[in-house]
Amino acid sequence: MGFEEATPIQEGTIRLGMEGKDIIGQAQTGTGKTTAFGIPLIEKIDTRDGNVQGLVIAPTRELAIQVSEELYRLGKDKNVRILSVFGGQEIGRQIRALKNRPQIIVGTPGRLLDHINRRTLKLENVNTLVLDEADEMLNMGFIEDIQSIMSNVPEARQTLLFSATMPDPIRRIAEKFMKSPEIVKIKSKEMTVENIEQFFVKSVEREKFDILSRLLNVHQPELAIVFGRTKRRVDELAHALNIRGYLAEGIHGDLSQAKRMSVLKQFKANKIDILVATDVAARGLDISGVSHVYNFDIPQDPESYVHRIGRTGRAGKKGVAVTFVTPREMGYLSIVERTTKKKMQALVPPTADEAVLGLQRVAMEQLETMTEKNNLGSYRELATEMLEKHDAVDLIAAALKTLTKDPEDAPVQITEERPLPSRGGGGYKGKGGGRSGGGYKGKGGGRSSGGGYKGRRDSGRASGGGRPGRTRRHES
Ligand SMILES: Nc1ncnc2c1ncn2[C@@H]1O[C@H](COP(=O)(O)OP(=O)(O)OP(=O)(O)O)[C@@H](O)[C@H]1O
Ligand SMILES: [Mg+2]
Repeated sequence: MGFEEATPIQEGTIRLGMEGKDIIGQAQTGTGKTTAFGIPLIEKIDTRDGNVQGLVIAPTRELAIQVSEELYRLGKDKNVRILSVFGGQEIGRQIRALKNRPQIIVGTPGRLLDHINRRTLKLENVNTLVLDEADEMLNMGFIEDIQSIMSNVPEARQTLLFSATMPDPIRRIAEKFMKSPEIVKIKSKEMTVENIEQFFVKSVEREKFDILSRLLNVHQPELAIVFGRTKRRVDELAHALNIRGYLAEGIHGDLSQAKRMSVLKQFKANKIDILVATDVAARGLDISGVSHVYNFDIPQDPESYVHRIGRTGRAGKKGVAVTFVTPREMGYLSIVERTTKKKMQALVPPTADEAVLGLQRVAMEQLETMTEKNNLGSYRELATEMLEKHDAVDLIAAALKTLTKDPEDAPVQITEERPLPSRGGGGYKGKGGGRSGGGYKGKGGGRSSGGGYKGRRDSGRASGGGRPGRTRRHES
């Protein structure tokens, strides 16, 4: 797979895993935990045996697919048969695939239970059980499902639990399901990865979106993920970003599975530059090229923060994370910082002029690339003609101005989100209120953001596609 050396979590757990020990493995995001449990799991499979021997449970469909793909790569030479099963996909197709005697199943809890109940999935020969994102799987939303699934797996199994976060109360629950587990926690000063520069922006609700647009113009991310608190939020943000000329798409649990998969595929193929997501994309997803993560809404739990920003800065790469905080939510910021043991730097939002500078730089690069390509044909004759009448600097400035798209005055609609319930101190309290938490569901008053910085309407021409590796903008 091109890996040159084991990462610390791989070094710390692979041998123990092959000895058959139960393990709780905790290491920062993007440090190769999948391979850390994948190798012992694959090594134990008896390829002459057609029964299901390994079971991996993951919290989201996209993660289940990704993990099964990585296991496939690990087990390819050994010819291990791996199948992923998850909701939203036609069950008949999965039932047929289950008849092909897969040896490892990777699935989401709901669909696994469905197959168990239909007796299309038999787990009595499973000897290795893995919970990826273990703390999430043992949290309130999933615990009952996990317990039911576990009751179908033999007691004499090996259990492997991995995550970047493992709050103590959850670890204590985990230990009940395990046999004297080895706890392998990769020591680091901070819970988050050092390569991620972490910022926060203090802003009132209605100014967040304009600040986000300006940050995108200044940062020019290769690929970015914008996290929003609710599904409605994600829809509105994706729509608003498109109005402002970005190539953005939303992903959340209300979309069809086909749509979720196609959005993710487009993002991976760089056909869209910005993925707007709820926490459904927070855990485990490994997408190369994600240079920036923006928390448009500060997450409710510190753990969610760790996983969200961990979508960048993976496998040693650099990343930037920016978290928006409204004045009333500042208490959450300190809770996050206390958990991660890392202070975020205050980021002064760029002014409209600074943001335009970013766009101007993009225009300049476009002009330079075009010049270097050197296939300007008849445009050169026109240029010569124009140079006879005008100053060269004026002409280039005019060309740059035409290319610079600044649709900041395009009105957008972002419903205000109620701030998280005020919370000044206290440490981790678990997901007391269940998964929806402070998520605001009512009507927000429908105020729109934007509209602030009027009077610079460029003709908005020249979509041009931008340069590869930069956030492109399309014509709105
Ligand atoms: N030994 C290695 N050397 C280099 N790259 C590696 C190594 N092991 C894994 N990787 C790569 O690092 C990336 C991150 O791995 P992985 O997704 O397993 O991280 P993770 O620790 O599970 O992160 P998360 O907590 O976000 O789930 C993947 O692209 C993987 O292929
Ligand atoms: Mg992972």
